[in-house]
Amino acid sequence: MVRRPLSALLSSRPSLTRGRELARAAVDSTTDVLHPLFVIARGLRRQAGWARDWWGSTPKDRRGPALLASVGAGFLVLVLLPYGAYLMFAAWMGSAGWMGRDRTPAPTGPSGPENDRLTALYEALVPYLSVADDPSPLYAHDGSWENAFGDHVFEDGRLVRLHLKYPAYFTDGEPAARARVEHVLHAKVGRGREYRFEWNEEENHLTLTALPPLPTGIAAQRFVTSPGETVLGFTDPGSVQRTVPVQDGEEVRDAPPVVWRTGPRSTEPHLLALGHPGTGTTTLLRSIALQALPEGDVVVVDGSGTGEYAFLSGRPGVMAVESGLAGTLATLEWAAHETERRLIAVNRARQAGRTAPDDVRRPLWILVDRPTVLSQLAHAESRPDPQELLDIPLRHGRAAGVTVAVADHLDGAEALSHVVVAQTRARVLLGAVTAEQTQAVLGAPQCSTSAAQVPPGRGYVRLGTGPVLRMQVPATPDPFDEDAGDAHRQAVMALLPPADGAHGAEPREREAETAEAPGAVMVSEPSGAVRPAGDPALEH
Ligand SMILES: Nc1ncnc2c1ncn2[C@@H]1O[C@H](COP(=O)(O)OP(=O)(O)OP(=O)(O)O)[C@@H](O)[C@H]1O
Repeated sequence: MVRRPLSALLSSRPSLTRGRELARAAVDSTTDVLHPLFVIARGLRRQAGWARDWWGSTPKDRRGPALLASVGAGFLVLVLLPYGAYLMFAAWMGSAGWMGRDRTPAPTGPSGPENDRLTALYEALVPYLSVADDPSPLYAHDGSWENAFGDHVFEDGRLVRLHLKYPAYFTDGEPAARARVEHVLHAKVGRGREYRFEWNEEENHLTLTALPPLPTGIAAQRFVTSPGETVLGFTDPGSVQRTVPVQDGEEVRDAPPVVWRTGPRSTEPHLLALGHPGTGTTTLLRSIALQALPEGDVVVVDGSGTGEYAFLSGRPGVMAVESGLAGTLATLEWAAHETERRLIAVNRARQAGRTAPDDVRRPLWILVDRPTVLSQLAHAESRPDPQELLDIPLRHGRAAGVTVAVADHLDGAEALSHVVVAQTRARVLLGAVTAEQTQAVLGAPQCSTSAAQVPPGRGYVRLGTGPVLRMQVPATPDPFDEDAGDAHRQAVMALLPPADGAHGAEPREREAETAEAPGAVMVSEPSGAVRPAGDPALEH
């Protein structure tokens, strides 16, 4: 017979353990069932105690009449009311239940560790929110946080909301002073999350709120928008007026979109997206291209030359996907001529009292990724700067239905040309960024502190002079990128117009499809004639 080791015998006593668990469960459920009885018993005990106290504290000459009055009232109820005995019993038990209820006050105020955190936060703010000659400082090293902090909410031991007062002499109108306080709070409260700071300058109050992360599950899809509207991403509920139904993983839900309006009436007809490498600016341009294609023509310039737009080549509506300098110059020169041609056509139509011809009304999108790389190349080869060729589309594109979206790296932003910076009033900034970077790119302070780590596609957006909003760009990977999720790649492929030309009703599209190689550019002269780019007539 095989002997089992002692440790095995000791550890394998399931029946005993299970028996204990069963006994504990039985006791728990019995306690739950009998809980009302316990409460009534406790109430009866309290009633007896109360009666004893009353008997002891009432003068002897008043005990008899009071007793007589109570017994008389009880007798009347018994005799006069139907079911008087039952009613009296129910009232007695009810009063016993009421008296026996648990009166332990709910714990109020922060627990020990929470108190420590609030004290640490208060101490950290002292140097920023006090001055040496304040006779009664709100913030002092021997002071108490209870004077300065109001409402505070902890969740799982972490502060998620704090309302604090600050002295009137604190320079809350200075962004730098605010940023210092926000930085201290962010560091002390926890860097892993984003916080919104709401300054009430009139009443010298500051409210800090931890923001939940924006959902990252929304992939490229057909969004419910009107013509001329492009969904750049999704923001916090309540930050925008509207919601659109979206497929988020398995479920369909309403999400608050950041909608960018382009076209003749747009106040911010062109866009600039900046971010650190890998933060998702290329993905944003891909998402814009996919939304633009059903209604418009798209020209893509890929300065990084990584082929991340190759999947668009040869698709109806995609007029060019360029990554070389020569092709880019030809394409952008054509785009400048095309903008002029459209302007002339719109102008003539207006003068003649007609609507502009269809080919002029069809939106043209010029998407330029990393133009600074191509500018550098052009400079080295003493050729025209491609960014300068964006001058006409950027300045006059709005009236001509031409929209320009430029994406680049944040650290190369100083190489962007003046016209690109001046004419792009829709701005996107992606990645974990500092308050100074947000101010520089968006022209306004960010609405929340950035978490140390953010997923790709996360950032801020500002349309014209509107508010700065947090934003998550829909996942729109390069469908040829095998590292991207299969579902997201499929979603992108599903949005592409079929390459067989079923959709090619437009003459220009038909000609584009007959181009020899994918990405070959069809250029249209101001007269409206269309011919391939690379035609020496257009080259410098
Ligand atoms: N919104 C998003 N949702 C999910 N994944 C994203 C999102 N944006 C970007 N990504 C992923 O992050 C990676 C980098 O994205 P992308 O190429 O768009 O960044 P980038 O800013 O253009 O970087 P670089 O300029 O260095 O190429 C890719 O794998 C991409 O699939």
